[in-house]
Amino acid sequence: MNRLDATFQRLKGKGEKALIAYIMAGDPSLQDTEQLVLGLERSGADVIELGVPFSDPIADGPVIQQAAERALRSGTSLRRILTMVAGLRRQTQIPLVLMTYYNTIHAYGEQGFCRDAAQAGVDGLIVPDMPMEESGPLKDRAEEAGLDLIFLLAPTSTPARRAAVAKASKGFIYYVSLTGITGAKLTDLGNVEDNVKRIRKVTRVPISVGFGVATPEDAARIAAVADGVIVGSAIIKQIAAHQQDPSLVTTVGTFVSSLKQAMLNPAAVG
Ligand SMILES: O=P(O)(O)OC[C@@H](O)[C@@H](O)c1c[nH]c2ccccc12
Repeated sequence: MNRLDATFQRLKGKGEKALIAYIMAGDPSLQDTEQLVLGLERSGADVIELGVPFSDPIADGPVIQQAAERALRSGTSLRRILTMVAGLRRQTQIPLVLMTYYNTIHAYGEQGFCRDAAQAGVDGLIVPDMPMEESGPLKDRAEEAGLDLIFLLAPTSTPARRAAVAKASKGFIYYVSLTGITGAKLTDLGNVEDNVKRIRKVTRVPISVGFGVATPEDAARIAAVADGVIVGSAIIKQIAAHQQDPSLVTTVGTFVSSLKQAMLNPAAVG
């Protein structure tokens, strides 16, 4: 069984939800990313989503855009990220999902990219700017290589789209909690709950929710309705604030364990 399926299954057996931490690879450097991934795992993250920095992102808010700028300035490239992942795989079995815009994959070559990513130890891919309708060739290459292609659904997705994504998505489904950019504020929790229920009716694939989850309280609330909770901007803000500190990893870890603790024990955060 692959690492993503195994993780969601193991957590389900314990009645727990997955905490999925999004960080930008190479922010502030790839050596830091390697240590951050290990630190995030020690602090309770169950899955790591690694952003591949890109100069023209579509859904990224300012916090993530600045992280991408720092990563590009430190000389981060897709090849170097894959080398770092291969190094991580000698130290951890935590599921790793690459979040990358399609251009980057295209420039590398779909087939070579899927092969190299899988060989390095990547488990899944999220390609936010690739419409499902156009994903056929990449999906085939990903499947051949053993990579899960994870698709997104949004509050505006139609029932037909929900059904199609539910069928196509592997590993988990990424439900975007709001229409807007990353780092926006989570407001309509009732709507998130309704939509997660609708998706659940048409699939057995785990459903993870991201966009706007910033506090332990948010994480606990989302954990009550979804299988996975994705947190990006709030973690990256901590990285930005402490990028020069020798205590970077422990500081970020403290924040991430507060998220996980709230998910495990929602009563404690009210
Ligand atoms: O930053 P937030 O609001 O915590 O949301 C997660 C999000 O950043 C991450 O999953 C992500 C980064 N870039 C994206 C582009 C599209 C969809 C999702 C993403």
